[in-house]
Amino acid sequence: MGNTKPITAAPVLSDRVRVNGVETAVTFTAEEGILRWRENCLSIEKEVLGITVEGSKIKIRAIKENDGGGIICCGGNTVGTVRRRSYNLEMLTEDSLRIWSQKLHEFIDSLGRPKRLFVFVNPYGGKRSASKIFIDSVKPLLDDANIDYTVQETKYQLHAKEVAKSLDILRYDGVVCVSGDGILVEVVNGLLEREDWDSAIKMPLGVVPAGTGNGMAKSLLDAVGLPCTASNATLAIIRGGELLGFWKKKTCSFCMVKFQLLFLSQLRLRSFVSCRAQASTRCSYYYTGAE
Ligand SMILES: Nc1ncnc2c1ncn2[C@@H]1O[C@H](COP(=O)(O)OP(=O)(O)OP(=O)(O)O)[C@@H](O)[C@H]1O
Repeated sequence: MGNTKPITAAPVLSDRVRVNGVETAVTFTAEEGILRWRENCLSIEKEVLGITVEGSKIKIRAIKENDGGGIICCGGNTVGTVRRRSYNLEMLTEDSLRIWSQKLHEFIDSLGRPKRLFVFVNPYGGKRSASKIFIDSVKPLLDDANIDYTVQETKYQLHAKEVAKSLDILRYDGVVCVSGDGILVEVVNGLLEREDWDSAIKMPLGVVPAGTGNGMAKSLLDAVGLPCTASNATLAIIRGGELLGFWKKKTCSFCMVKFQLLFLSQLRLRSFVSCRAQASTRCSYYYTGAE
């Protein structure tokens, strides 16, 4: 065959739409999950947090790099701090509104992102700024992503462990700790002390750095080349990726290795090891099982 043209994904949807008040042609390619209009393009997977329909408008809440420049194009990594951004797509007909919102929602749903989270906030961790970090950096992103969450401030030492021991895990897609490593460890200990520990421990866990050392958050974000910030950790959690997937796919082994190193290196884990004689066996079991 002679001239072979590069294959480009056919646009699934193409329409005239008012984007932030300006009428223009917009396309959405379902295979890539990319919205394009004029010189802009938005990756639903990487940049879009959530979509809501308000009247005749589809409101898209997204993030962009905080560099003062243009829109992140086609899934560029968000390095450093991020800025929230919203786009109003005003559809010109009711049919367009219905079809576009259905296709965009279908794409977001296919990403398997968490919908309901249980969030621990330790107001006494680190510089005692976890509550502010939650309000300023975590909550706005979770809200943009249309995630339901239950927040529990820890009231005393081992409170997180106690809650994790009796948490109705079927109600949540993950547990997030806005804290240092201490609360995360309490949560793991609590899950391991349950009767149903073997299923409970599969609960995806996430950590947003708000403690002193933040070893776990640093290790996980470092591994993907991102600075250890509350925003980056929250975005990873929303995307259901590295931080929320200790037991998921290939990232499991990495995370569990890190986790096991933390177990060995942190004095506070003595209680974990002593109260569960088989704790390390169980961790190894999950580590092997996840491969
Ligand atoms: N309301 C509270 N009052 C006193 N202590 C608390 C309270 N809530 C939680 N704690 C305790 O605070 C301890 C430290 O928490 P956390 O890990 O969040 O912060 P950190 O120790 O500063 O950070 P890192 O573990 O990363 O060094 C935990 O062991 C927890 O039991």
